[in-house]
Amino acid sequence: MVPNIFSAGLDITEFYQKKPEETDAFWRTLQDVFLRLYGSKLVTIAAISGHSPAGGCLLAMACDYRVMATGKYTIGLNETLLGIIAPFWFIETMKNTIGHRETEKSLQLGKLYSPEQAENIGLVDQICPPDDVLGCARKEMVKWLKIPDHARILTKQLMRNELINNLSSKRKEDIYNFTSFVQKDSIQRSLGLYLESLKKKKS
Ligand SMILES: CCCCCCCCC/C=C/C(=O)SCCNC(=O)CCNC(=O)[C@H](O)C(C)(C)COP(=O)(O)OP(=O)(O)OC[C@H]1O[C@@H](n2cnc3c(N)ncnc32)[C@H](O)[C@@H]1OP(=O)(O)O
Repeated sequence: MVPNIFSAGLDITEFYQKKPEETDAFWRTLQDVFLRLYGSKLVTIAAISGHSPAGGCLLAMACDYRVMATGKYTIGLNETLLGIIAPFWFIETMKNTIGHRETEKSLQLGKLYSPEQAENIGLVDQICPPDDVLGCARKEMVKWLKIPDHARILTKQLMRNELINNLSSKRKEDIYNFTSFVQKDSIQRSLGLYLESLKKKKS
Protein backbone atom coordinates (compact mmCIF):
# COMPACT_ATOMS: atom_id res chain seq x y z
CA MET A 1 0.00 0.00 0.00
CA VAL A 2 1.27 3.48 -0.91
CA PRO A 3 0.55 5.90 1.94
CA ASN A 4 -1.61 8.90 0.96
CA ILE A 5 -2.51 7.58 -2.49
CA PHE A 6 -4.74 4.63 -3.35
CA SER A 7 -4.52 5.40 -7.07
CA ALA A 8 -4.02 8.66 -9.02
CA GLY A 9 -6.35 7.25 -11.69
CA LEU A 10 -5.33 6.50 -15.23
CA ASP A 11 -1.84 7.52 -16.25
CA ILE A 12 -2.68 10.46 -18.49
CA THR A 13 0.67 10.21 -20.24
CA GLU A 14 -0.65 6.93 -21.72
CA PHE A 15 -3.15 8.89 -23.82
CA TYR A 16 -1.37 12.21 -24.26
CA GLN A 17 0.55 12.57 -27.55
CA LYS A 18 0.18 8.86 -28.31
CA LYS A 19 -0.63 7.01 -31.54
CA PRO A 20 -4.22 5.73 -31.99
CA GLU A 21 -3.06 2.10 -31.80
CA GLU A 22 -1.38 2.86 -28.46
CA THR A 23 -4.50 4.44 -26.96
CA ASP A 24 -6.59 1.55 -28.34
CA ALA A 25 -4.35 -0.96 -26.54
CA PHE A 26 -4.38 1.09 -23.35
CA TRP A 27 -8.18 1.25 -23.26
CA ARG A 28 -8.55 -2.46 -24.09
CA THR A 29 -6.33 -3.25 -21.10
CA LEU A 30 -8.41 -1.03 -18.83
CA GLN A 31 -11.59 -2.78 -19.99
CA ASP A 32 -9.94 -6.13 -19.21
CA VAL A 33 -8.92 -5.04 -15.72
CA PHE A 34 -12.38 -3.70 -14.98
CA LEU A 35 -14.25 -6.73 -16.32
CA ARG A 36 -12.05 -9.09 -14.32
CA LEU A 37 -12.32 -7.12 -11.11
CA TYR A 38 -16.04 -6.22 -11.32
CA GLY A 39 -16.89 -9.77 -12.35
CA SER A 40 -14.54 -11.53 -9.94
CA LYS A 41 -15.94 -14.51 -8.05
CA LEU A 42 -13.64 -13.62 -5.17
CA VAL A 43 -14.64 -11.24 -2.42
CA THR A 44 -12.92 -7.94 -3.22
CA ILE A 45 -12.46 -5.22 -0.62
CA ALA A 46 -10.76 -1.92 -1.47
CA ALA A 47 -8.53 -0.56 1.31
CA ILE A 48 -8.41 3.04 0.11
CA SER A 49 -5.31 4.38 1.79
CA GLY A 50 -5.49 7.90 0.35
CA HIS A 51 -6.47 9.87 -2.76
CA SER A 52 -8.62 8.01 -5.24
CA PRO A 53 -9.64 10.20 -8.19
CA ALA A 54 -11.22 9.08 -11.49
CA GLY A 55 -9.83 5.67 -12.52
CA GLY A 56 -8.87 5.11 -8.86
CA CYS A 57 -12.49 5.62 -7.86
CA LEU A 58 -13.59 3.25 -10.64
CA LEU A 59 -11.28 0.49 -9.35
CA ALA A 60 -12.57 0.99 -5.81
CA MET A 61 -16.20 0.89 -7.02
CA ALA A 62 -15.51 -2.35 -8.87
CA CYS A 63 -14.89 -4.03 -5.50
CA ASP A 64 -17.56 -5.47 -3.20
CA TYR A 65 -16.81 -3.16 -0.27
CA ARG A 66 -14.78 -0.01 0.32
CA VAL A 67 -12.90 1.11 3.42
CA MET A 68 -11.32 4.57 3.16
CA ALA A 69 -8.71 6.29 5.32
CA THR A 70 -9.79 9.45 7.13
CA GLY A 71 -7.70 12.54 6.38
CA LYS A 72 -7.34 15.17 3.68
CA TYR A 73 -8.01 12.69 0.89
CA THR A 74 -10.58 12.75 -1.87
CA ILE A 75 -12.41 10.24 -4.01
CA GLY A 76 -14.71 10.67 -7.01
CA LEU A 77 -15.04 10.74 -10.78
CA ASN A 78 -13.57 14.18 -11.56
CA GLU A 79 -13.30 13.71 -15.34
CA THR A 80 -15.32 16.80 -16.28
CA LEU A 81 -12.81 18.98 -14.39
CA LEU A 82 -10.13 17.70 -16.76
CA GLY A 83 -12.32 18.50 -19.79
CA ILE A 84 -12.96 14.82 -20.47
CA ILE A 85 -16.00 12.64 -19.86
CA ALA A 86 -16.59 9.46 -17.96
CA PRO A 87 -17.54 6.63 -20.36
CA PHE A 88 -20.88 4.84 -19.97
CA TRP A 89 -19.49 1.98 -17.90
CA PHE A 90 -17.85 4.34 -15.38
CA ILE A 91 -21.26 6.04 -15.12
CA GLU A 92 -23.18 2.76 -14.74
CA THR A 93 -20.76 1.57 -12.06
CA MET A 94 -21.26 4.77 -10.10
CA LYS A 95 -25.05 4.55 -10.51
CA ASN A 96 -24.92 1.00 -9.15
CA THR A 97 -22.96 2.31 -6.17
CA ILE A 98 -24.63 5.60 -5.17
CA GLY A 99 -27.80 5.82 -7.29
CA HIS A 100 -28.87 7.85 -10.31
CA ARG A 101 -29.43 11.30 -8.81
CA GLU A 102 -26.23 11.45 -6.78
CA THR A 103 -24.28 10.19 -9.83
CA GLU A 104 -25.78 12.86 -12.03
CA LYS A 105 -24.66 15.66 -9.70
CA SER A 106 -21.37 14.01 -8.98
CA LEU A 107 -20.37 13.56 -12.62
CA GLN A 108 -21.49 16.88 -14.00
CA LEU A 109 -19.68 18.73 -11.21
CA GLY A 110 -16.65 16.40 -11.34
CA LYS A 111 -17.02 16.12 -7.58
CA LEU A 112 -14.22 14.87 -5.38
CA TYR A 113 -15.53 13.90 -1.93
CA SER A 114 -13.83 13.88 1.46
CA PRO A 115 -13.91 10.45 3.18
CA GLU A 116 -16.80 11.62 5.41
CA GLN A 117 -18.83 12.90 2.44
CA ALA A 118 -18.09 9.72 0.50
CA GLU A 119 -19.34 7.63 3.42
CA ASN A 120 -22.51 9.75 3.67
CA ILE A 121 -23.48 9.15 0.05
CA GLY A 122 -22.44 5.47 0.13
CA LEU A 123 -19.48 5.88 -2.21
CA VAL A 124 -17.41 4.22 0.51
CA ASP A 125 -18.89 1.86 3.08
CA GLN A 126 -16.66 2.65 6.03
CA ILE A 127 -13.99 5.13 7.09
CA CYS A 128 -11.07 4.26 9.37
CA PRO A 129 -7.91 5.96 10.68
CA PRO A 130 -5.15 5.66 8.04
CA ASP A 131 -3.07 3.20 10.09
CA ASP A 132 -6.07 0.90 10.52
CA VAL A 133 -7.47 0.78 6.96
CA LEU A 134 -6.04 -2.63 6.21
CA GLY A 135 -7.16 -3.94 9.62
CA CYS A 136 -10.73 -2.70 9.01
CA ALA A 137 -10.70 -4.27 5.53
CA ARG A 138 -9.51 -7.61 6.98
CA LYS A 139 -12.24 -7.58 9.65
CA GLU A 140 -14.88 -6.95 6.99
CA MET A 141 -13.43 -9.68 4.79
CA VAL A 142 -13.96 -12.22 7.59
CA LYS A 143 -17.71 -11.43 7.52
CA TRP A 144 -17.96 -11.84 3.75
CA LEU A 145 -16.03 -15.10 3.78
CA LYS A 146 -18.54 -16.66 6.19
CA ILE A 147 -21.31 -16.49 3.55
CA PRO A 148 -21.79 -19.69 1.49
CA ASP A 149 -19.64 -19.05 -1.58
CA HIS A 150 -22.01 -20.36 -4.27
CA ALA A 151 -24.89 -18.20 -3.00
CA ARG A 152 -22.73 -15.09 -2.70
CA ILE A 153 -21.22 -15.57 -6.18
CA LEU A 154 -24.58 -16.17 -7.88
CA THR A 155 -26.03 -13.11 -6.16
CA LYS A 156 -23.06 -11.00 -7.25
CA GLN A 157 -23.47 -12.23 -10.83
CA LEU A 158 -27.20 -11.43 -10.79
CA MET A 159 -26.40 -7.90 -9.63
CA ARG A 160 -23.47 -7.30 -12.00
CA ASN A 161 -24.03 -9.31 -15.19
CA GLU A 162 -26.12 -6.67 -16.93
CA LEU A 163 -23.25 -4.16 -16.91
CA ILE A 164 -20.64 -6.83 -17.66
CA ASN A 165 -22.61 -8.11 -20.68
CA ASN A 166 -23.31 -4.59 -21.87
CA LEU A 167 -19.64 -3.58 -21.83
CA SER A 168 -18.51 -6.95 -23.24
CA SER A 169 -20.79 -6.52 -26.24
CA LYS A 170 -19.64 -2.94 -26.88
CA ARG A 171 -15.89 -3.22 -26.35
CA LYS A 172 -14.82 -2.33 -29.90
CA GLU A 173 -17.20 0.61 -30.13
CA ASP A 174 -16.06 1.82 -26.70
CA ILE A 175 -12.37 1.65 -27.73
CA TYR A 176 -13.18 3.55 -30.91
CA ASN A 177 -15.06 6.22 -28.91
CA PHE A 178 -12.18 6.60 -26.45
CA THR A 179 -9.46 6.92 -29.06
CA SER A 180 -11.38 9.28 -31.32
CA PHE A 181 -12.28 11.44 -28.31
CA VAL A 182 -8.81 11.69 -26.76
CA GLN A 183 -7.08 12.21 -30.10
CA LYS A 184 -9.03 15.44 -30.72
CA ASP A 185 -6.80 18.53 -30.71
CA SER A 186 -8.96 20.30 -28.14
CA ILE A 187 -8.81 17.31 -25.75
CA GLN A 188 -5.05 16.94 -26.24
CA ARG A 189 -4.66 20.63 -25.36
CA SER A 190 -6.74 20.19 -22.18
CA LEU A 191 -4.74 17.13 -21.15
CA GLY A 192 -1.45 18.94 -21.78
CA LEU A 193 -2.56 21.89 -19.63
CA TYR A 194 -3.74 19.55 -16.89
CA LEU A 195 -0.42 17.67 -16.82
CA GLU A 196 1.40 21.02 -16.64
CA SER A 197 -0.81 22.10 -13.73
CA LEU A 198 0.02 18.88 -11.85
CA LYS A 199 3.73 19.52 -12.31
CA LYS A 200 3.40 23.18 -11.24
CA LYS A 201 1.47 22.15 -8.12
CA LYS A 202 4.39 19.90 -7.24
CA SER A 203 7.15 22.52 -7.66
C1 LIG B 1 -16.97 8.83 -25.35
C2 LIG B 1 -15.97 8.22 -24.41
C3 LIG B 1 -14.87 9.15 -24.14
C4 LIG B 1 -13.88 8.67 -23.13
C5 LIG B 1 -13.21 9.84 -22.52
C6 LIG B 1 -11.98 9.57 -21.74
C7 LIG B 1 -12.18 8.92 -20.40
C8 LIG B 1 -10.94 8.97 -19.57
C9 LIG B 1 -11.16 8.57 -18.17
C10 LIG B 1 -10.06 9.04 -17.32
C11 LIG B 1 -9.83 8.58 -16.12
C12 LIG B 1 -8.69 9.02 -15.27
O1 LIG B 1 -8.37 8.37 -14.33
S1 LIG B 1 -7.86 10.44 -15.67
C13 LIG B 1 -6.71 10.73 -14.38
C14 LIG B 1 -7.38 11.49 -13.28
N1 LIG B 1 -6.44 11.69 -12.20
C15 LIG B 1 -6.28 12.84 -11.60
O2 LIG B 1 -6.89 13.86 -11.92
C16 LIG B 1 -5.26 12.84 -10.50
C17 LIG B 1 -4.17 13.80 -10.73
N2 LIG B 1 -3.22 13.73 -9.66
C18 LIG B 1 -3.38 14.37 -8.49
O3 LIG B 1 -4.38 15.04 -8.22
C19 LIG B 1 -2.25 14.24 -7.51
O4 LIG B 1 -1.10 13.79 -8.21
C20 LIG B 1 -2.54 13.28 -6.34
C21 LIG B 1 -3.06 11.91 -6.78
C22 LIG B 1 -3.58 13.94 -5.40
C23 LIG B 1 -1.22 13.03 -5.54
O5 LIG B 1 -0.64 14.23 -5.24
P1 LIG B 1 0.92 14.30 -4.87
O6 LIG B 1 1.19 15.73 -4.50
O7 LIG B 1 1.29 13.27 -3.88
O8 LIG B 1 1.67 13.85 -6.20
P2 LIG B 1 2.13 14.77 -7.37
O9 LIG B 1 3.44 15.31 -6.92
O10 LIG B 1 1.05 15.73 -7.71
O11 LIG B 1 2.33 13.82 -8.60
C24 LIG B 1 3.54 13.13 -8.82
C25 LIG B 1 3.85 13.06 -10.31
O12 LIG B 1 2.80 12.31 -10.95
C26 LIG B 1 2.19 13.08 -11.99
N3 LIG B 1 0.80 12.62 -12.04
C27 LIG B 1 -0.08 12.61 -11.02
N4 LIG B 1 -1.22 12.06 -11.39
C28 LIG B 1 -1.08 11.68 -12.68
C29 LIG B 1 -1.91 11.01 -13.63
N5 LIG B 1 -3.14 10.63 -13.32
N6 LIG B 1 -1.40 10.76 -14.86
C30 LIG B 1 -0.15 11.15 -15.18
N7 LIG B 1 0.69 11.77 -14.33
C31 LIG B 1 0.23 12.04 -13.09
C32 LIG B 1 2.46 14.51 -11.59
O13 LIG B 1 2.41 15.38 -12.70
C33 LIG B 1 3.88 14.35 -11.04
O14 LIG B 1 4.77 14.17 -12.13
P3 LIG B 1 6.34 14.40 -12.12
O15 LIG B 1 6.54 15.87 -11.85
O16 LIG B 1 6.80 13.99 -13.49
O17 LIG B 1 6.87 13.53 -11.02
